[in-house]
Amino acid sequence: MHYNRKLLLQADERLRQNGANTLNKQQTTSRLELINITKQYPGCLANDSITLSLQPGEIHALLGENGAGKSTLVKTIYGVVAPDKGDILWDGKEVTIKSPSTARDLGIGMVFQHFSLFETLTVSQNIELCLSQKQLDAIDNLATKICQLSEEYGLNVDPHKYVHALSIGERQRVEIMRCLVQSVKLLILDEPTSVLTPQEVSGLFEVLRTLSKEGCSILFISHKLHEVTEICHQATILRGGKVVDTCVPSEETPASIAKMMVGDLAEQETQYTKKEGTHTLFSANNLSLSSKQPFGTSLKKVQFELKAGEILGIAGVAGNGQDELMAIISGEDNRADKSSLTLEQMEIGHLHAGDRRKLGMAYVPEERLGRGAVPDMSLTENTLLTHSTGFIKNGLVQWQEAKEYASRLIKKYKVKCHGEFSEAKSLSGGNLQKFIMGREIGQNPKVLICAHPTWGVDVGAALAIHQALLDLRDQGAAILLISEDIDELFLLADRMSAICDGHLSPQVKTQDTNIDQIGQWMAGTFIDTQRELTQEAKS
Ligand SMILES: Nc1ncnc2c1ncn2[C@@H]1O[C@H](COP(=O)(O)OP(=O)(O)OP(=O)(O)O)[C@@H](O)[C@H]1O
Repeated sequence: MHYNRKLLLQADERLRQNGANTLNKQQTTSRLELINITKQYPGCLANDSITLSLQPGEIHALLGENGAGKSTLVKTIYGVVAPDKGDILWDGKEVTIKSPSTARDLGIGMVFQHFSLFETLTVSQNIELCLSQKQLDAIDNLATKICQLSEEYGLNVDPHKYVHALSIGERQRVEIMRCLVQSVKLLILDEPTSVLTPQEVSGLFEVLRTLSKEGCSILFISHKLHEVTEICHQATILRGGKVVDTCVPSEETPASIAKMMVGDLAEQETQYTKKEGTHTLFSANNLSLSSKQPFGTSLKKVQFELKAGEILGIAGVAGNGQDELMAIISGEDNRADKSSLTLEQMEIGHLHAGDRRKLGMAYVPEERLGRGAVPDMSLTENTLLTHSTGFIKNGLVQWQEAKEYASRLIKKYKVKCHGEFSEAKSLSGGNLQKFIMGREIGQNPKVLICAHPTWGVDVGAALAIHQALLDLRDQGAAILLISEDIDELFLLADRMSAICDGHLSPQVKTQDTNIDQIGQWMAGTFIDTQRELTQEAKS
């Protein structure tokens, strides 16, 4: 198992008993004060005179739709972005935060939306890299310290594992650990829960509450508003780079906060009709394959069918074989037996990703920068990369068509950017996700495989992506959603299953199951039953 389930459930219970998110405000000096912070990018005023203060021990949410300026603001606090104007006061004194190392010296830690870990180093080596000599001297043995903190906070981080072998969820826990090791006074979290399971989120909240009680301030960016109402003492809402509202989240509802952020869109109905698929379009047949990664998860006899006109959801704790399954289905890894995957009864296990795309498959990988899009390429060029047939004629690239396609996506999904020629890396995380989802859905694939379809996407845009997925399903496509967001899976999927240690559970109609059962399957309770059935069949 990749997390200590029992510990996290206990933490969850303690959390419930702890009750309301109230802050004991006895301090007078703010931990952090931002006064009129302004940041202009070419053609975009990302932060427009933002004023905000944060007390010791306060958990403060920074909210706003995609592109509102949240990441820019927190990067300013962490010394990654230099503001054009404005003052920063730290414990009442004016400071200039020139770099992340200045920020860390002050006691500011940050967990980014896009992680900043070196893949070829171990967890412990990565953490060591961001510690000053003074901090290192104070620690006897870093690996032991990581294990202690891991146990204490229920994070389950193994100091000896290589980062390239970790799933996104595990990498995020390493980032949090990196801050914990540094004993921070302000912890900034840019969408910390988007890839965690409910149990892991409870564990994380327990960590945050403990840190808050110890006087650590927390600045928390999230699009999951029920979490904000649950844990945050204060919230600041940004729109178009400006502060448009502030509130005490416990006195609000997710709907009322969403309204402050995006207007009436957020009040749309979020119950979707479940459908039953017709004929099998895609299947995985007894698919077993060892992982290419030294610490990866091998797939064990994975069996499922994906029908035309249905969405199949696969839930699971990060690191249980999701990456391996995605790679094998997409063709990024084509070591599988020819017959272990079929598309419209054609054997495709041996085909490369490009060939599978030509047959009508599309993918949205978990990692948007690097896998889903090339950071230094424009949106138009990124469109060209996965559009395998449309934009090449007589051996020539049809740039005008590619540009128009990119432009249509920008409009349809309200992608905030400076146009079709913006580099992928200049987009905010949620905007890039909207673009990638749109690019793949827009190809009208027969089979769409996607991981975390709305990771980092704001409420309004998530509704648009949901609708686009449902429309694609209703046109007869087969969709596989692999996600750690159980709520979203229950909302969208017509059938559900779970993956644990490379085993895939049975698939059931969503109406015939519930979060408890899927939670148990995520913990692997179905594996023994499957083994017994196989034994019975053999004897
Ligand atoms: N390096 C850059 N160059 C040009 N524009 C940029 C750059 N970085 C950010 N922007 C623009 O600044 C605006 C604010 O982006 P920011 O990443 O702060 O938004 P955000 O609120 O964090 O969004 P999300 O919720 O999607 O992460 C966006 O319109 C974005 O395209």
